[in-house]
Amino acid sequence: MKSDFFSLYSHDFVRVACCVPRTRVADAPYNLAETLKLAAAGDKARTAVMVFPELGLSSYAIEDLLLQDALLDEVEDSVAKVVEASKTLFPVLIVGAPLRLAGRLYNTAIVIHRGKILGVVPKTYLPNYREFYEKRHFVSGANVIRQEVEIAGHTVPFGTEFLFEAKGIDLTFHVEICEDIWVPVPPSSHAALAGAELLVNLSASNITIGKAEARQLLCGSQSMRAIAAYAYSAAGPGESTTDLAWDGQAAIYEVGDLLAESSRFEKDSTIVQADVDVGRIRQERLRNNGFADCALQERERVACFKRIAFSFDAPTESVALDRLVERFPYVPSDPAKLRDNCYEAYNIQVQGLAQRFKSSGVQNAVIGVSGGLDSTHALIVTCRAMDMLGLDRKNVKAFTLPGFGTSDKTYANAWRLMKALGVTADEIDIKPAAKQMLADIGHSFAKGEKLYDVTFENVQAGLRTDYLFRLANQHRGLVVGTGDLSELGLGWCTYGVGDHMSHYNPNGSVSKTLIQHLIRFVAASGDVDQETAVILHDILNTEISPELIPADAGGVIQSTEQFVGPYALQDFNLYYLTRLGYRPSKIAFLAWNAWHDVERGAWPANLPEGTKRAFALEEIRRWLELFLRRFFSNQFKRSALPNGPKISSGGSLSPRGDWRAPSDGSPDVWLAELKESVPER
Ligand SMILES: Nc1ncnc2c1ncn2[C@@H]1O[C@H](COP(=O)(O)OP(=O)(O)OC[C@H]2O[C@@H]([n+]3cccc(C(=O)O)c3)[C@H](O)[C@@H]2O)[C@@H](O)[C@H]1O
Ligand SMILES: Nc1ncnc2c1ncn2[C@@H]1O[C@H](COP(=O)(O)OP(=O)(O)OP(=O)(O)O)[C@@H](O)[C@H]1O
Ligand SMILES: NC(=O)CC[C@H](N)C(=O)O
Repeated sequence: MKSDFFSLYSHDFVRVACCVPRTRVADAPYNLAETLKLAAAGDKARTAVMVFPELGLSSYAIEDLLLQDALLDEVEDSVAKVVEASKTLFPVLIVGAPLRLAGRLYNTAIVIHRGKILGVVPKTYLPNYREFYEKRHFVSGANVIRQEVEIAGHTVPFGTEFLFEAKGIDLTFHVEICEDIWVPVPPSSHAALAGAELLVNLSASNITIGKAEARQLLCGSQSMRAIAAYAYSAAGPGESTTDLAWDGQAAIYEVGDLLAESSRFEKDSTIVQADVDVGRIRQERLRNNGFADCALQERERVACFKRIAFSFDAPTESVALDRLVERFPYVPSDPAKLRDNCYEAYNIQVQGLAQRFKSSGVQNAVIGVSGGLDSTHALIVTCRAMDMLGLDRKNVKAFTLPGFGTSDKTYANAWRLMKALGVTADEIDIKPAAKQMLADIGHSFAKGEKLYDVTFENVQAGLRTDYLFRLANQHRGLVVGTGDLSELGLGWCTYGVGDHMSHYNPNGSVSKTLIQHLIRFVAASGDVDQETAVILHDILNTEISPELIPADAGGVIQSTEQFVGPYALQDFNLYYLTRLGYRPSKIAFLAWNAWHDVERGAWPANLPEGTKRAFALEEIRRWLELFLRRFFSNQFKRSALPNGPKISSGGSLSPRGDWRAPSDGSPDVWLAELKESVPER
């Protein structure tokens, strides 16, 4: 095993903290003590980077006291003490202080690690409007006249264009100060283009009504636009309230997602911490060519950045991930978000299919209805598309096509559903044709043997498709596909002359884990009547099965999940492999965090109780291995997909869309990484 599998630092995560110490107005020793108290807590938590507020060592709102030698001497002394204390501390400490440098007063951030000052960064944009008058006291960082300065006995780099590069945990960060994020082009924008992954902001921002939201907007959008993490820490309790008030907002964002936020208006010192996925930032930047093109446009500014490299040893002990990983990447646990996603997905599907009917001039649909989840949902979407186009639902020619494995329950549900939806319903028994084909090709089943092999299965899936396409010719219709994203990921479909093919597939970008929620959403939406809703709920309670093999003597049916693995895990694997390109060990690490404890984290609404279960690492590893094998060997099926709309981020396997790959690739590199880096239990 290369590194500790269970530690976040082995998987491109970095723990970041934003601190809001309680301060006292111009009381440097007190502020130092609070700073060191928080630094000790961060050390214990094995935090890599700790961000403190702007001018935290002196406090911010002290007006002309900023120009007092007694205070400035004491602040310098405090900086020296932080540097001394840092010798035995794990984190990089970034503290704010007013410093007299090169004969001027700067509003600075001092980056300290293991007894050294790595650099001093002055604030560039000094607000001098409304309640702010920083130009009365400070000089802008744009006005740096020396690249190196003396501070607390150290000669250190001084400037605004630094990238701090932690070797050992592999993290590059940039530092800016408060107002720097409030301008149209923040210094951190160029820093990100130059390679900074974490952007930190030391702030002192007085609170007024609505301002917390403004800061969220600024930090969140900067993290999104710069494809970075943004760590923001603003001054809080103890700042002078002579004319202003201070709420101590601190927040950490990652590519637009809020990871952690302080509860504001606390009376004591607080820390918010988050484990930032730096690997995600790197992956997103690899994909987004606009990011690199923008760096080219801005090359003059980007080229100004200097790298300050320092060694940073990852902790030797295991540091557990302190971040909730959603169990279902395609199904948010937040009910409101899930509802929104279902609304979007359903409407994208309907809109996609309706447009295809319109543009092709075809007014009829042909669909095979099995009574399972996928064809049920595809049928509903088709009906809705007809409604939208003002066409009669009778234009939907729905066929149930029972074969050797069709159960009474799904057969009955297929009929109930077709009737309830008011489509043209019909039935063709495929068994005689299947028997004929099996006899023609000399299959043992035709001789009375119970040989239920792939040929036996695919003869049925193939004949169904054959019937549907010929019916489409006959009825001048389009064959509506039903296969979902998860099946395409696993290659769990019959190629070509099989359920793999259709004229248009509205389900191709919907994962199996989402489709059940979509059906629930439709059942509750008012788009269907009460009778249909009852049928839909019955279909939701059916085990997922291709029903290509007859039930055994004990009535046990062919279970898809026993064969290809739980869709819960396989959708997880699919998302992280295709959307973010993570190595198998990281996928397993995330899956273990999401799934090993049934009590941890929220579950999506409406999951049947019995389905809430945990997975041990051993199972996660086993199913991931199978996933990788199937995913690679079945690319040829994805290289030849019918059309259908992309629905979610990370939700397209179309060769014309979000996943383009060779059909003859080998999974060996991935399997070797899995074997080498994921413990067996
Ligand atoms: N790289 C490559 N490039 C081009 N062709 C390649 C290939 N690798 C294999 N092949 C060919 O493809 C064949 C395998 O593909 P294919 O004929 O599809 O057959 P196959 O993938 O072996 O079987 C389909 C599986 O999907 C399951 N299924 C079918 C239908 C519906 C559902 C459901 O639950 O929804 C599930 C079914 O139970 C069966 O296990 C190989 O025999 C080989 O001839
Ligand atoms: N008995 C059947 N009658 C009509 N069509 C069928 C039948 N069995 C399968 N099909 C067609 O083949 C497709 C794939 O079959 P499969 O049984 O795997 O999917 P499903 O039943 O729709 O959903 P699930 O995969 O959740 O069971 C179906 O979506 C359907 O279009
Ligand atoms: N300290 C600062 O730079 C504060 C200015 C900033 N616009 C704010 O209100 O938060």
